[in-house]
Amino acid sequence: MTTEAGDLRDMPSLTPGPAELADLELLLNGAFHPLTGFLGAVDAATVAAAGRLADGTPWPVPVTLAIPEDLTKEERLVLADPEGVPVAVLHVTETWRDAASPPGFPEGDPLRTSATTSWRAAGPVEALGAPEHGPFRRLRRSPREVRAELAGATTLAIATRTPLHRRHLGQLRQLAEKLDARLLLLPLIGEGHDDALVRAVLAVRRELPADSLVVPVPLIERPGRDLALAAHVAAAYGATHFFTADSEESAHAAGAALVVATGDVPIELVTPEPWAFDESVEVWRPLSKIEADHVRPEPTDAELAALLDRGEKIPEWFTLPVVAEELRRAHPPRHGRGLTVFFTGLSGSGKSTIARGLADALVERGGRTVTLLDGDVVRRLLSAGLTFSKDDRDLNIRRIGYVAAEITRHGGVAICAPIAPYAATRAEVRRMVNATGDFVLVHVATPLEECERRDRKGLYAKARAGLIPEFTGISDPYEVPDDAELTLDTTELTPEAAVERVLDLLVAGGWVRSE
Ligand SMILES: Nc1ncnc2c1ncn2[C@@H]1O[C@H](COP(=O)(O)OS(=O)(=O)O)[C@@H](OP(=O)(O)O)[C@H]1O
Ligand SMILES: Nc1ncnc2c1ncn2[C@@H]1O[C@H](COP(=O)(O)OP(=O)(O)O)[C@@H](O)[C@H]1O
Repeated sequence: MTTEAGDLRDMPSLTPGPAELADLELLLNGAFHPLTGFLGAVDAATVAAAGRLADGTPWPVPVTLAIPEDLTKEERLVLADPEGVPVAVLHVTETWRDAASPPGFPEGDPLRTSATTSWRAAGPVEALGAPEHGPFRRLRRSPREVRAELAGATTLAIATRTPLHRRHLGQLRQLAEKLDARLLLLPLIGEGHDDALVRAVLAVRRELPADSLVVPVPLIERPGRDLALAAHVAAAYGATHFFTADSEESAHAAGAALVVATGDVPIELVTPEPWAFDESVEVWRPLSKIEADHVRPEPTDAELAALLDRGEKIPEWFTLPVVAEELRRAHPPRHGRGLTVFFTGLSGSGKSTIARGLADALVERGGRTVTLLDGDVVRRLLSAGLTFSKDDRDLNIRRIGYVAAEITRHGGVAICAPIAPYAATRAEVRRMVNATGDFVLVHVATPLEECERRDRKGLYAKARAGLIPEFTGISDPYEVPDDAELTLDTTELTPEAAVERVLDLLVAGGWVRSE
């Protein structure tokens, strides 16, 4: 099954979504051993139902590839990265329709797939040896290389999506010593702030044995089965033991079968004993060695986030200063953090008027760079040529979301004011932006009757007369948000008062300093 360069020219090409590309990398480098390709209908169903492939091999999550319907008859498909560079050839053994969303990837989730299709293609993937780039690429070694370096040593792996704090370091040292194991740290990347996570994990190495290894792994989160999948991947990298979070619940979630069952390489889940900070001697140590009234409670995730939001110091007793610095870089205080304010509502509800007023008010206050992505303006430039079909509206909103996410990444304020009638697409934008900063949804909930009464552009009259097909609110749907941070009905509100309400929210949230 070797594809020559000349063959590629005639093969149809597909750029999978970001989650599928991450899966593809792990299929190609052997981290998803024993899988060698994307799953077919039967395997996907038995995995979802019973955590096993059809032949009984334990495997925790369906790894599938969405394809557009027009590619369902192909025997081979080139899988390309977002720049169009061929990464692999899929030798199609089956195309099938997925009735249900794979677990952890609800409908509308952009990480699930970029394609709006339920068609799937299954079959083995063949690497094309594409040029490799990306931050920390030198650390992203294949399981084979890492196993060679570990040379059969007892190895304790920890997979993490968040930086390791002093408690984890104590627990890891204790367990590694007890097991006489090397340490393998697997920062799980692929969901924003990756570089900060990898730096934070590299930074704690000096507190751990010198031969500890760090290998970033692009493993997309699968809620509910994340731990099980990470344990399988750790086993592929040569780990013999897997550090689970110190709660029985998570050990339980991975399933008892994991103690031995990752194909031919067994891996044992180990749960560390609880540690805490002993105030009397100012050290982290096993909880069992501390008198109850000397235990200092550690900050919860919510408390940590609140400290970062306010730009306050993360206590040094809790985490290493280098780790705190990475957390601060990834989550600057809110008044300096990138933000997207996304207005949604019917035509004529007041989105543009309020968005413009907000942009002006922020510019007058100073201290923030502001970009206004107004619906009409976007339609004339960024989305010129698009219609008002569902697909084109979705594409329009995705484009706006892409630009807003970039503005947010760079610490600016993006103000968007499209109709954005579909909840799933709004959720997609929220997710895109949240990977780089904050997102606030404002529903301008002026009722249709009032919008129609205003009919500033005469469009409602035309729509009623049947001259404009698919007009939102008249002959096309508007899905009312249930996740808006603010809802404004402008029927009885002046534009100035509406802007004030949004500003109040931004000040209360800490994104804008009060005057
Ligand atoms: N069929 C149909 N449905 C809704 N709106 C229509 C339509 N045709 C033209 N217009 C004008 O286009 C503006 C909405 O564009 P958006 O990009 O905001 O719409 S969407 O988010 O892509 O659904 C909207 O502008 P706003 O009034 O600013 O919302 C309308 O003026
Ligand atoms: N509180 C308010 N906020 C925004 N617009 C208002 C308000 N009260 C009345 N209006 C009027 O409603 C119309 C809204 O138009 P526009 O801002 O273009 O809406 P959209 O962008 O949602 O289509 C404007 O003529 C505006 O002056």
